[in-house]
Amino acid sequence: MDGLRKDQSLVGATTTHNINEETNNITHKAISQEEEEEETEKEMVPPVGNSIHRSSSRPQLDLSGAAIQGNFEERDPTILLPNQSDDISHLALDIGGSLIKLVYFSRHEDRLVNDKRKKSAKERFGVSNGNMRRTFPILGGRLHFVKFETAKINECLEFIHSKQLHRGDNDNAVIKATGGGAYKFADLFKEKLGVSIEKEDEMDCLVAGANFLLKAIRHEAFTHKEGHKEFVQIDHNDLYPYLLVNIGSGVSMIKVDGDGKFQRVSGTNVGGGTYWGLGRLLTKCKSFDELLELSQRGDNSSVDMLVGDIYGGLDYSKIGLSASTIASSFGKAISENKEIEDYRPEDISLSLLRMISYNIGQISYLTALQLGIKRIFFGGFFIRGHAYTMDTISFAIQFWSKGGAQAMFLRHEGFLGALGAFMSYEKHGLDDLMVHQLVERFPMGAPYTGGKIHGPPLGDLNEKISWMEKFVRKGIKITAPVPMASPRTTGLGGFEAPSSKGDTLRCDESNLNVGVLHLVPSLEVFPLLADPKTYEPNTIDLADPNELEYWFTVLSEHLPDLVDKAVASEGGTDDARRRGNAFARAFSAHLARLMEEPAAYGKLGLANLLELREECLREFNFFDAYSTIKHRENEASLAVLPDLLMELDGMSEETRLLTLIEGVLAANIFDWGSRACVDLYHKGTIIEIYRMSRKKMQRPWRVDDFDAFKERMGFGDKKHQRHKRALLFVDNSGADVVLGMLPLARELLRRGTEVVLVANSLPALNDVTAMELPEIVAEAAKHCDILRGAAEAGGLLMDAMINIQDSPREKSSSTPLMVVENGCGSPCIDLRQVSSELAAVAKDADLVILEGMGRALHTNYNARFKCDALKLAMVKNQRLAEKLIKGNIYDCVCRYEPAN
Ligand SMILES: Nc1ncnc2c1ncn2[C@@H]1O[C@H](COP(=O)(O)OP(=O)(O)O)[C@@H](O)[C@H]1O
Ligand SMILES: CC(C)(COP(=O)(O)O)[C@@H](O)C(=O)NCCC(=O)O
Ligand SMILES: [Mn+2]
Repeated sequence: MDGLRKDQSLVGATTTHNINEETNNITHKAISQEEEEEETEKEMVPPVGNSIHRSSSRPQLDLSGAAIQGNFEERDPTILLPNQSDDISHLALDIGGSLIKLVYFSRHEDRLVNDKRKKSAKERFGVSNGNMRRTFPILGGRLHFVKFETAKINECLEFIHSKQLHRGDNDNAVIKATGGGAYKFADLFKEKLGVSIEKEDEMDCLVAGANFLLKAIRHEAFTHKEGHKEFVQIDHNDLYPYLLVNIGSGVSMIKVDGDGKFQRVSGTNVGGGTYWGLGRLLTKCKSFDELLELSQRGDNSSVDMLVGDIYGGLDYSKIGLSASTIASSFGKAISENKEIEDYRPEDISLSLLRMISYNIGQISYLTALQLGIKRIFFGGFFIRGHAYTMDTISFAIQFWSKGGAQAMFLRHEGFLGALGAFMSYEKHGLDDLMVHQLVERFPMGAPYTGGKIHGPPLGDLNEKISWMEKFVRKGIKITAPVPMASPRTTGLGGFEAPSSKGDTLRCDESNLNVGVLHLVPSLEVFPLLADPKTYEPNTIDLADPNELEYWFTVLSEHLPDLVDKAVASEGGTDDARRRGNAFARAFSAHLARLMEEPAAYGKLGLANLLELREECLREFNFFDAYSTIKHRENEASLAVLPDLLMELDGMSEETRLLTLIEGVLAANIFDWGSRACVDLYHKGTIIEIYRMSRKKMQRPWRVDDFDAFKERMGFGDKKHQRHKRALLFVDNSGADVVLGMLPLARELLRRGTEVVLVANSLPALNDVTAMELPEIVAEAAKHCDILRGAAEAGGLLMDAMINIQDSPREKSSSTPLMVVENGCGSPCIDLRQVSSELAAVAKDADLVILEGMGRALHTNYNARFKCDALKLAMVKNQRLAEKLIKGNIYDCVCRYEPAN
């Protein structure tokens, strides 16, 4: 290969003389054993442990970011006035006949990290930090959803009191409330909490809540047919009119024509209260969930009079009724001399559920028909995410409308009114938030309070852990309500009895269907996406059960090792061990839940699973499980970087470009998220593995567009302008970034292309973070004039420069090298939700380089950009290699897609 003597070079095989003896001898195995003693090493990792970061992987990137302010200013100037934060209250209620729904807001604590990198980048790009007070109204924070039984209003009052939700920002707050209880219990609130209730119209609230959810939450609405759940992409421009059917205690049907434009067109007194009330009387059930669970084991044909009962077992096919169609709900009870005790409660519950669901479905259909509406959204807690209920309603709509109308359900089904009441606070800016500024999380804190209807979030970590411990002692499986197998339809206007009898509905002790809604106004859509509307980050859709099972197993098997790393990263103390165990159980519970119902948290892709794992770690206060490993690998790699650079500089430009790309691919092998790679690390030193990996870099790679890229870089017949600015989405710490991406960045800089290193905002596996990068760059710059000049020009060396004495400092006129955070805390990246900082630098970029499996394969492999794009990764998983590139583990991808 063009005089590159692989066998004698670092790039090749054996040069060791310059490698720091010590680093060379450290095997990864040794690292893990030494982790616990690595206190001094740890101190060198930038300080990162602030409280915000511990709880949300879409961090509050910069609440006061001027770019965002600009946008918001155009839409609603009042949001930005800092003084207005005073009259924001944090709680809204919907007090219904059966349940009290709470929606409350918690603001993030301030971010204390003094991030110099960010400041300089902001100055550069005019994303000025500004001196705005950080606490402007509602922007930046979380929305929580909690419910209580209305009969237990005292528990609700206690909850509000314990969280001081009634105080808001000042002491004489009013609380917005809707539902009948807003009238009924106003005095009680005054007496117990000293607050006034401001009543909001219930219909107004339902509509406002539904409109907000349909516009702002990506995976809110779904269809549910024959056990199959499918999320519906709502086109905001084609949302109205729709029929909103809210099935609470009673049922309201509202024709919605726009924001605040609606009419209550119908309703029925036979609703959720009827099912629960009659059901309780007839079955002696103690809770709604018990009643619902009974229904799953029921056979309604012992209670209902079926067509077959009347027609001697025959279908009445002339009018399209099968023998199993219900002719008369509870009709069998008339003809026999049986008493209530003679019927199975299970059968009664199912009969009742079907009666009421069909009836509501039918009235909804008739109403929609009368108004010429095709879409019907169902809300209210009667539905309770219960598969059979939804299937029954869907069937009724489908059957009566002959497929002309469609039933859709909402994940936040019961919270429409409460959300609407919350929206009615003025000037909080919530209604201005857009899809990409909301991130839903499923924390482990919300869930398990033991059989009660509500799940007040367990805010306290200790509480959470001890709950986990208790739970495990009890040996109960941690799951939320799980739909039973789909009922079979007869095709002739009725259902058979539910087919799966053994499968019971788990009580909703977990509240897992609805997460916490993080409001992150500083998130933006990556401006270089060719078509954000059709963009789908996930390459692998886990709707395929085989795929889900495979990744479930991979992640489960990786868990013990991850816990060890996490515990070690926190000093291996007893407390860390406890937290580690709790984390493992919590994450396993999420996985188990998702195995049973993959769409429980919205549409599920592999990226979501990987992010959930990081999120879950943070929830148990493991902020950076791989910190020691990252640090070690950075050090080892920085030690050999000068040699590598020297070798590269000895090559022709053309050879160098290839060598650089090979270098990136080879160094991507350092990935602690891949089982295969971790096994490999036990067999050699960092440098040995790096060399081995380099040696394997034979072209053609499995996906190899290198020639096209090379041509674009000026090594062809056509003349091309150099790129103005390149965004390099970097992946792992250590060799990956130091020996792979940094040399590539240097090459671009040398050619006069500005380089922005785009790195994670929060740690994920061994990925390098934006906070860690400046120090790494500074270290590398000590031995390289190009990097030094560029880093200086990019404002990265402001502090680090003080330590560099060997060369005189002159005002640098170099092409700048910068670092920005991407807004994520996951190994993957969803380009619909990136930091405002990244969005700002992207505007002048004409080259995007995505590196690593997470960013370039699991996500974004199929993403199209407005500018040139290069996707580089080594595939470190056999199954993915087979599926995605019809290749093998350790194959490489170099995918180049020019702007079109
Ligand atoms: N845990 C529960 N306790 C009581 N009712 C429940 C529960 N879960 C679901 N439901 C159903 O939800 C209905 C109440 O729905 P909801 O939307 O809260 O209406 P409302 O505002 O009238 O209370 C109940 O009548 C019952 O059918
Ligand atoms: C988590 C990862 C996406 C990180 O890869 P990277 O982006 O660092 O290349 C990758 O390690 C992965 O897909 N792991 C799957 C589990 C396994 O193969 O063991
Ligand atoms: Mn990675």
